[in-house]
Amino acid sequence: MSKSIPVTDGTNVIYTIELKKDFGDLCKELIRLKISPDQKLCIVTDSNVAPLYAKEVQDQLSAVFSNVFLHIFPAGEASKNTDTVGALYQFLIENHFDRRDILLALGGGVVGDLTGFTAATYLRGIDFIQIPTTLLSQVDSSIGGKTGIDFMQYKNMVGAFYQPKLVYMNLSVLHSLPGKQIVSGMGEIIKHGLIKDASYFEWLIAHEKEIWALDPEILEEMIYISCNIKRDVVERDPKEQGERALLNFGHTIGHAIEKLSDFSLYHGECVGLGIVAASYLSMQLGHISKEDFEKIQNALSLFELPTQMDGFNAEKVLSATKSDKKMVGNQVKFILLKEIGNAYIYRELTDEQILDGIRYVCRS
Ligand SMILES: NC(=O)c1ccc[n+]([C@@H]2O[C@H](COP(=O)([O-])OP(=O)(O)OC[C@H]3O[C@@H](n4cnc5c(N)ncnc54)[C@H](O)[C@@H]3O)[C@@H](O)[C@H]2O)c1
Ligand SMILES: O=C(O)C(=O)C[C@@H](O)[C@H](O)[C@H](O)COP(=O)(O)O
Ligand SMILES: [Zn+2]
Repeated sequence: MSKSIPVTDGTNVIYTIELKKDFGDLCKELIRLKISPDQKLCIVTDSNVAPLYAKEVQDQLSAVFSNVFLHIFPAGEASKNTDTVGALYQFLIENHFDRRDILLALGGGVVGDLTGFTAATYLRGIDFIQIPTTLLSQVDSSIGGKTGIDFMQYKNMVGAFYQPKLVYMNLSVLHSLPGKQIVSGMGEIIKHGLIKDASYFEWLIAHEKEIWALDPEILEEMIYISCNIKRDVVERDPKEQGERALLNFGHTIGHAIEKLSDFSLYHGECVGLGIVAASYLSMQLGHISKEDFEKIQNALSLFELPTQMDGFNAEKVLSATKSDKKMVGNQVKFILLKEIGNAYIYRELTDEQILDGIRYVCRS
């Protein structure tokens, strides 16, 4: 099993997404990128991933590259902040990393977003490579060059568009993921079907059992399709001037819930709740039928994503939604569905309408 997806800037390939069954081709890929044995490499990872995979990756790399460093920070969204970036800058400075040297993000979306942001800003930009190890990061966060950190608990408030030189994914690492993280990844995957590809959405429902069983062929096909959906969008609109905003379906309210949960709910779970609210509003506006709305909720439930949540005050969720960075003037930029597989940007929702959507999912 091996698949390669090129990502272009419209003309030239800027990096490839490699789907592999192990870490065995990593050095070969770095050599293909003309990274030389004397360039320093720093594997950046978190405290959960390090004991599982850091040694294997470090050993592979050390066979070819003479200076391979390892930097580990505490796992979790709470680490996606300026302190962790500062500690990484310090590590790079103390180990004399210069402009030719390279960071490798080995982990989930937190590691990828944070390492990418550090790479974008250290010495005004050094190269970095994504080695995503969660389902969510393989299908979504490692692709497209959105890097960043949270600030004052606001999601991804500080960041940069900065593209990796390579995305190398070893699909076998998904077997060590806790079930909840598979669930979280499914939030973004269902999003892909809902915004771009109705037949993919149906395929996900039809393959529920194989997905839960982590059937290697079905997993590979699913990751391949999702990567292609995301690749197509980010190629056409790398800096979110238009179409890329569709990838934010479920995030407008989802990010607000994530923040208000103090990050106790996972990103994909919050996206799932946001998808229900946005789909509810799409139904209220007469775009999707009640049957489709129920089908969306059932699909989320099939993959154990919550569709309603107790303990959230709807007004507070609205206020957090309006302080997210997706405001244009006083209007929230909302992503809604015209139909399953076809999303659009809508800026005309009133606070009352948004509250209606929030109240459907959030029960205080
Ligand atoms: N840049 C983007 O385009 C983009 C897209 C989607 C999400 N995100 C961001 O990504 C983050 C969520 O990513 P995530 O869900 O990967 O979270 P995460 O990085 O926190 O990983 C989830 C958990 O799984 C653990 N883990 C990682 N790989 C493992 C493995 N193979 N085996 C066992 N445990 C493993 C991690 O240590 C962590 O505890 C959020 O911060 C979100 O905002 C960014
Ligand atoms: O790549 C994108 O664009 C996305 O919106 C993908 C989202 O899944 C992701 O969570 C992203 O980080 C959200 O971006 P933000 O700009 O709303 O913070
Ligand atoms: Zn997301």
